[in-house]
Amino acid sequence: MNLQPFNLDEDIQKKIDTKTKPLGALGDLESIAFKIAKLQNSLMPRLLNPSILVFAGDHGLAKTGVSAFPQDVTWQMVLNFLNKGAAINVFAQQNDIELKIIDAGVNFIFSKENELIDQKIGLGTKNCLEEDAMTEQECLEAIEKGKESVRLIDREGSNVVGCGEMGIGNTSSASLLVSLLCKADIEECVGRGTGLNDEQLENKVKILSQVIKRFGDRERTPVEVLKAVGGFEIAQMAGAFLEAAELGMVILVDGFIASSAFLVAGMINPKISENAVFCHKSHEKGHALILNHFKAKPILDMNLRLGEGTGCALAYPIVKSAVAFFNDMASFESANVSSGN
Ligand SMILES: Cc1cc2ncn([C@H]3O[C@H](COP(=O)(O)O)[C@@H](O)[C@H]3O)c2cc1C
Ligand SMILES: O=C(O)c1cccnc1
Repeated sequence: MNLQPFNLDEDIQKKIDTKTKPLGALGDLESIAFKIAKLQNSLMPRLLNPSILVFAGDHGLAKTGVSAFPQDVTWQMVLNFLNKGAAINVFAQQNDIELKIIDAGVNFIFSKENELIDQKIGLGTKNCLEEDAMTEQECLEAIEKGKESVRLIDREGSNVVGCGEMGIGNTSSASLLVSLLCKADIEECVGRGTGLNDEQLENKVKILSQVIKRFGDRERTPVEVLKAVGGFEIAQMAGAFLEAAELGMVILVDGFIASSAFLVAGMINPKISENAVFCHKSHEKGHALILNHFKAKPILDMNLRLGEGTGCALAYPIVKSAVAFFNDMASFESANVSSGN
């Protein structure tokens, strides 16, 4: 009889180290496999019905010229998602990932005859240059609706979830969140978003600096910061991350915007990083600060700057490979291969 005490961490590491390969030779795949096995408390972890939730919402700040595109692109892209024409549709389909499109607060009334999930909080946020983007009630409702959407896919048997977004102006919201939550200079957090030229970028920095000035130095909770400068889609993503962690799901974290929502969620419950796989490093400047906060090393670094959850869909096959080697590769013993010293 084996009376050895069960130590999951040791058993997972032993399983990785006794595969037919030099020690550590599968690099970062090994740490991803370790993380998922530990999260699922299993030596045979499973990835089931992966889903990506794309949350769309509009931003009052968009009217100040912080984006290279007009606000109408948000609703137009929602229709594009529903017609399966966007980048995320293509990559999700390619990798057998279920996609759900959610109206978190787009400034448009959609017809009901489509697969859009209606979680609308309002017709876009307020302009945070003048007042808080949301009321406290709207912010809490958005977090709760984000949680509900994860409970839905949990009921459908999914244990892996990524979040994507669409919202003209939302790199500004994300930059403000990072600046305020990580206490970083706003200039360190601002990038070109959809492709601003030098002059437009200068204007964006100027506007966002004014928003920061409006703030003063008072300490704020993560929810207070979210309410002041966030977006409905960002708040719903934050809720989705919190619930996904609560349900023990693997969380795929996308680029700058999704990571800013993850930052809010991680400041509410730091334990959620145990569930997270950071999928890619965005080209957008402020993302490095978030990755640094979580000491995260993302899977891909491909200068992507799109959002929509595209980084999650692209990195998912690598996550699958991590679980596949852990479950299916032979050990030195089972394959009769001589191990090194
Ligand atoms: C056609 C189009 C498709 C997109 N898909 C994602 N985004 C991305 O760009 C937006 C953020 O950048 P900014 O803050 O500069 O507006 C978000 O909607 C984001 O998801 C898109 C942007 C455009 C124009
Ligand atoms: O990394 C992102 O999420 C991103 C970057 C630029 C524009 N939209 C999204």
